[in-house]
Amino acid sequence: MIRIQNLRMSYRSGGESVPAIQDVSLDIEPGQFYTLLGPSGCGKTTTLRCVAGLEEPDTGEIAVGDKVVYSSTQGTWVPPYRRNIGMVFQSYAIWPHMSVFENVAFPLKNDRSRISPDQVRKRVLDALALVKLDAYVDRPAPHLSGGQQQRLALARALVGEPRVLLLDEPLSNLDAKLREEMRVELRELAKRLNVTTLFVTHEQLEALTMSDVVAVMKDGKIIQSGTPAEIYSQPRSAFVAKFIGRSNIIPGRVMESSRSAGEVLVHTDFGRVRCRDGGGGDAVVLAVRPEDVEIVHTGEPGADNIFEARVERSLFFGECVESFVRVGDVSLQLRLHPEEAPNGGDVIRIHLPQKRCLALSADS
Ligand SMILES: Nc1ncnc2c1ncn2[C@@H]1O[C@H](COP(=O)(O)OP(=O)(O)OP(=O)(O)O)[C@@H](O)[C@H]1O
Repeated sequence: MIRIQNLRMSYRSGGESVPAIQDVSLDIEPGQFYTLLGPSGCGKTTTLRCVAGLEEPDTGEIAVGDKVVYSSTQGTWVPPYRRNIGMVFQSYAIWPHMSVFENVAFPLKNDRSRISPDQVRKRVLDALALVKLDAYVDRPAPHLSGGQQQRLALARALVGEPRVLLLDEPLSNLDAKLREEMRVELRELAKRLNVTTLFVTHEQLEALTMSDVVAVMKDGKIIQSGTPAEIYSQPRSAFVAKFIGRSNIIPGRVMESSRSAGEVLVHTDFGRVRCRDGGGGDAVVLAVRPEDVEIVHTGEPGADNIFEARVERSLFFGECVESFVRVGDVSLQLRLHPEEAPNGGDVIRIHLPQKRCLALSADS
């Protein structure tokens, strides 16, 4: 439904060329909720704006549905209003001098296809009902709460029945509780309407909970894409392992490898660890999530991925405890059930389960 091929774009700034996206390609299936996730400045918004037609790329191709809307080789450029796209920005960008009804009706009244006033009214009321704002039709738009204004922006984006919805950090101005509610609402709405959605965020939790597919961007490139579960459990680089959730990242060197079995034995500063082979060379980093490190009461330290550790401190979070331990000179973080939590100063044994330890390329 959205296909981007080899897209590149640089901005001109103070006489210099600033590369914003470098060779981005992606395919979004009809009805899919697809998220671009990455740190500030990695090129998410630029990619989205290129799809909307608000920026003109340097090279590449973009198709929405079966229509090519931009192609550098064919010289194709379809203006934004002909792309049949709805867009919601971080700053809702509602019009403060208009009522709720007028805000949503605006795109239809400016539509060149000339819809009758009765049809405009019906479509506006339908769009407001979708986002549960039909009780506020005549209210001045600024007299809505933050969450309601965000839903109003969504109704305005949906009223033209777009093929594609583009969402640029639409939840980031909401408070934490409302953001959590809107995450669920937004995904459910997109799924109910079966609208193809391209969502941009730097919040890993939003990406994991809302998306069918997550594409992680870094320095203007997509470095990994997959389902939320794939991205979380099979990161292909230390960057993804750290950016999505948290990971202990420990430098090491491969001593033995049985790559056909997908296993490697990694030498680290605190001993040898059997790991899953994550596709690194000889110099690797071992990535293990805090919730995957176990406390054990049997087993010999040094064998079978078991090590002796000294607890430095434990922090209570209610539903869990985070403990910071030292194994030799290496610090590790553990996430434990409160009943399991050790005290600062305790000497414990930890187990790094082989299937949860990934040996990744050190240069990523
Ligand atoms: N108008 C502009 N002029 C010059 N450089 C720009 C302009 N807009 C963006 N950039 C640069 O392009 C790169 C990509 O920016 P972009 O806004 O796409 O990133 P982003 O991932 O959406 O970041 P954020 O999460 O902070 O919004 C950055 O280096 C940014 O500084």
